[in-house]
Amino acid sequence: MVEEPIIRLVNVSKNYDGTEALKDINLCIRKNEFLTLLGPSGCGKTTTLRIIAGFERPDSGAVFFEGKDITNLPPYKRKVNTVFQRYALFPHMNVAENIAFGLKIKKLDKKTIERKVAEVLELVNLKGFEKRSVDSLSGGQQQRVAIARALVNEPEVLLLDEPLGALDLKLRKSMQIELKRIQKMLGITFVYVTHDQEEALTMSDTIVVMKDGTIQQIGTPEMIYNEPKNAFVADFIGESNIIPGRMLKDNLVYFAGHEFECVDSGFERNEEVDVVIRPEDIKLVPVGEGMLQGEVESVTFKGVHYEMIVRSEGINWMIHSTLMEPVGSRIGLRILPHDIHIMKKAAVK
Ligand SMILES: Nc1ncnc2c1ncn2[C@@H]1O[C@H](COP(=O)(O)OP(=O)(O)OP(=O)(O)O)[C@@H](O)[C@H]1O
Repeated sequence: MVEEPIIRLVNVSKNYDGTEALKDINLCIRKNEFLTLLGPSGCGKTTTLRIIAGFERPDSGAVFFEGKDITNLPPYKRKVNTVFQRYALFPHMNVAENIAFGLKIKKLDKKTIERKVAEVLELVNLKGFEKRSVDSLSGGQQQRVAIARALVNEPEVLLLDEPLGALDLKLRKSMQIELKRIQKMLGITFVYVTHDQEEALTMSDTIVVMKDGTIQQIGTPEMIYNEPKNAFVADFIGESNIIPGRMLKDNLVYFAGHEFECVDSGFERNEEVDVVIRPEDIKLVPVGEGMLQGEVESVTFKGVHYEMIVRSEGINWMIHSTLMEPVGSRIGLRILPHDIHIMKKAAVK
């Protein structure tokens, strides 16, 4: 038997004064998974999270928690907790008081509260910080307190809305690893919102790519990266070369003035398609050995690789390589069949 998802959104739509923030969303979230809502600003990520939390009601559709319809249940009755980008800690309380706040409202006894606060502080690596004022903490430490404050309520689902957005890159990276560790250790379901594709790829079991209030693709990081469903996903999840093309027949596609073997099939003959090729999949070879040839227009050092723009057949190709060819040199480009990804043209809306 397939396990009942912990959260299920069924045909959820939401309008704000004529803006369709969500259009008929269907989504299942499994128990204990780390699921990330990923997409550009305004695509509906936060709205989805707020509907799960109960801060917003959908205009149509329903929200289920372990099979029960909770669409009309107020937030405080839901077994979910939210961590926001702005930590919203109480500035006049110390760390322990901030974390204990929810437990005091629930009227737990003092000893139990102390024990639980100490446990979650240890979990977020802030053991001994009980008496510190929150103003004296760094951004990263404050965010840990906010996470501890949510975790102490032992929610079944933790909702996180760009929780690392305000942190610098280095701290962000270490907090990503830490959050993942906490999630695995506690076995809580995390629903995480970000517009940062690298963050989504690093942390998630499942990524939901959104655009304009719709879900474009749901899958594991590997699936989303290696088999993007359309040109939008391919481009959003990693910079890609997206070129208009035409399927001549199964396993043969025409683009950039040439025919290329590919591994895709099932398209109409002469169907117009988008051809997606990742920058790291274009190999630089001597002129004459490649299927295409062109001239290097720019070179940027990126740390682990060079990013080059090569002009060929009227197209600017982005190429990532550990080899560098200087600006102005003529080179060949080789693209292997399995590195050519054919996408159906996105329906024009
Ligand atoms: N309270 C509101 N009133 C009016 N419009 C809103 C409201 N909340 C969201 N919207 C609109 O709904 C759409 C989706 O917004 P949402 O905040 O869910 O996007 P998002 O993907 O989380 O974006 P971001 O990454 O910028 O936070 C946007 O067009 C936004 O302007």
